[in-house]
Amino acid sequence: MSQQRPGGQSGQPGAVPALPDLPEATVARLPEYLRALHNLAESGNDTVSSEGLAAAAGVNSAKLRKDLSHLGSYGTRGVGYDVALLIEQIEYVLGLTQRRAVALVGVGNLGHALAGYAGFATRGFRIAALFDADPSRVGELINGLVVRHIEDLTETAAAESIAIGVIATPAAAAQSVADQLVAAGVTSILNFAPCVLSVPEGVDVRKVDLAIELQILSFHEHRKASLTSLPATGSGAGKLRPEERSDEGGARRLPGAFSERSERSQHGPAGGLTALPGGLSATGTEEAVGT
Ligand SMILES: NC(=O)c1ccc[n+]([C@@H]2O[C@H](COP(=O)([O-])OP(=O)(O)OC[C@H]3O[C@@H](n4cnc5c(N)ncnc54)[C@H](O)[C@@H]3O)[C@@H](O)[C@H]2O)c1
Repeated sequence: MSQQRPGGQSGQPGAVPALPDLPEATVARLPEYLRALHNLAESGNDTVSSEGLAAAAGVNSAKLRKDLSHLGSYGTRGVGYDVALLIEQIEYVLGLTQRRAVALVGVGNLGHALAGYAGFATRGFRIAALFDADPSRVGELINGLVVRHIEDLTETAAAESIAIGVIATPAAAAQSVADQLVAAGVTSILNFAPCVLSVPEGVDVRKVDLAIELQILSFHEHRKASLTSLPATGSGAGKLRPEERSDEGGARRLPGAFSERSERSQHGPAGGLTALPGGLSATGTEEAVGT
């Protein structure tokens, strides 16, 4: 059981000690823990159990303990985690001990909303520059920042030490904007445009697409509806009779030409294909997403 203060073992003054190469899923959960920890700190909690923090972050506690063990943080038996120290550790690993400058390109509907959002500042980011290609937008003042022409990107990126570029242009312009950001030395891009960007090695791109999130929820709605519309069997609708179960990976026979497997299906040739309308077939969610 231990919780060490970060960054204490650097050999040379100012050196950044090597960070652990964390699983991507762990990295994605760290900001959730951080948000929950800040809320706990604000409500006066000095310590928190793994169960308490897991509930506040909306994950299961075994996963949380595993994630935090990657940071060398195990809490103290019977006490839990020191909230302030864990905030410090997570902020250190996420590189949030310095405020990073962000450039936003495309100041239309979405860009205006992003430029006016106060939450970035409280979570370690400074919107340092706004760019647009439309001369009628250039010169507009938003939240204390003047919108600049995209042609000024290189010069401003250097002057403001821009670390992250946010793209909120139409998809047709996004690749060219990404190229300009990369040419200006930006190596992290958050892309809101609905398209895939091609970038050189060493440049990280994250994509945000609310429509994709809605489509995933739509799938779950569709699936729930398909389960509840199954014919009732014996004591409860939706339960499988033994003869409906398959030994080959849990395939289940549905009315007509459809068959279905559980979401966490095993992959492989031993059955489990779901027949879809139009002669398509698919296996479980995980496999379909990856292909
Ligand atoms: N990810 C999401 O969940 C989400 C949600 C809404 C919108 N979007 C996407 O965000 C983008 C912006 O949407 P919007 O509604 O704000 O559009 P918008 O048309 O209102 O704004 C786009 C802005 O980009 C500017 N622009 C165009 N080409 C440019 C270039 N080469 N360099 C700099 N600026 C340029 C335009 O002048 C305009 O001001 C679109 O791609 C849209 O599909 C994504």
